[in-house]
Amino acid sequence: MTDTTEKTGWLARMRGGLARSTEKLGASLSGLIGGGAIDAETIEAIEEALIAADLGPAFAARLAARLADERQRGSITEKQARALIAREIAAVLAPVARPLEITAFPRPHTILVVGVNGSGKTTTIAKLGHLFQEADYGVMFAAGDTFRAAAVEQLKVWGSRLDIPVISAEVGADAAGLAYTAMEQGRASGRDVLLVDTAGRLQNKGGLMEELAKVKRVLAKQLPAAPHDVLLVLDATTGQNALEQIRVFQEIGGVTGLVMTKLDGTARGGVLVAAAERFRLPIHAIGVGEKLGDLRPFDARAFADALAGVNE
Ligand SMILES: Nc1nc2c(ncn2[C@@H]2O[C@H](COP(=O)(O)OP(=O)(O)OP(=O)(O)O)[C@@H](O)[C@H]2O)c(=O)[nH]1
Repeated sequence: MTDTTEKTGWLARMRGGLARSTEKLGASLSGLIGGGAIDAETIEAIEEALIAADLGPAFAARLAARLADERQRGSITEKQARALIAREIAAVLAPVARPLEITAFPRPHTILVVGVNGSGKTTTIAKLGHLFQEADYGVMFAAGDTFRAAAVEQLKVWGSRLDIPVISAEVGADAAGLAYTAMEQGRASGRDVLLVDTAGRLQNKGGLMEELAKVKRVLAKQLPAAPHDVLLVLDATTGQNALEQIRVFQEIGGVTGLVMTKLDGTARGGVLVAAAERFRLPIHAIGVGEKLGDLRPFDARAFADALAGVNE
């Protein structure tokens, strides 16, 4: 498959996933057809549509002001309005769109992966492992969600499919002990990347905070800069809830970057705009499917165009 075909494929999947978010936006924007007729009421409707699509009240208010400005200067067509919305979205997202890079020396570059159960952590670890392997890095996984046998098993299955070693322990074992062993083995075998899965039990916030802090401490004991990244995996279908998850995981886990999964589903991807405005954390990648190749670097412009319905 050529690069272009591949890009068209994932763009189509992302657009499909964002369709629901844009339906309302599209309907309001259609009110602009004919140009020049845009009135204060239409602008207000657009502002509401942006809020309903999870882009956040601050962004929506700013955009409404920009549209009002444009209107003062002359007529605006629907196409121009969409382009303006896409430009504004891209302006918010471009500064946070940053690929995850393997830079650590000494190795292994250690990535702690956090997030609530079911957000797509394990699948994202597998996808990242695959991506790094393709770039010729030696990868190792640590099955740090030691509470759930199914989570450990799932990571092992991915590991054997990808031929990536998985360090695991029996159910109920100390996650920090496991992280220590994984780091030890990662260093001894000269791995470039160590991806550490973690538990996602937010219902026991205090316990989880303690566990993550301990995991970080033991990693740093052997490699002071580790973990180099603390990646929060968010499920796009949770919409606004993602903002609360970022806040909580920042508090308990010191998040350094985000991955948003399930943008191919009933996505409410607009929340990434609100997240970028509020937290300014790097957005490293997005998940657009369940397969290994379905993790994409976050492309602010393509995402903004899809959300605003440009080039449909
Ligand atoms: N459609 C779609 N499904 C995804 C994506 N990422 C993950 N999934 C699916 O979401 C479900 C949950 O993913 P997991 O990777 O098991 O999530 P987790 O956070 O590790 O969850 P636990 O193992 O329960 O802690 C699985 O069925 C995945 O196949 C994505 O980008 N798109």
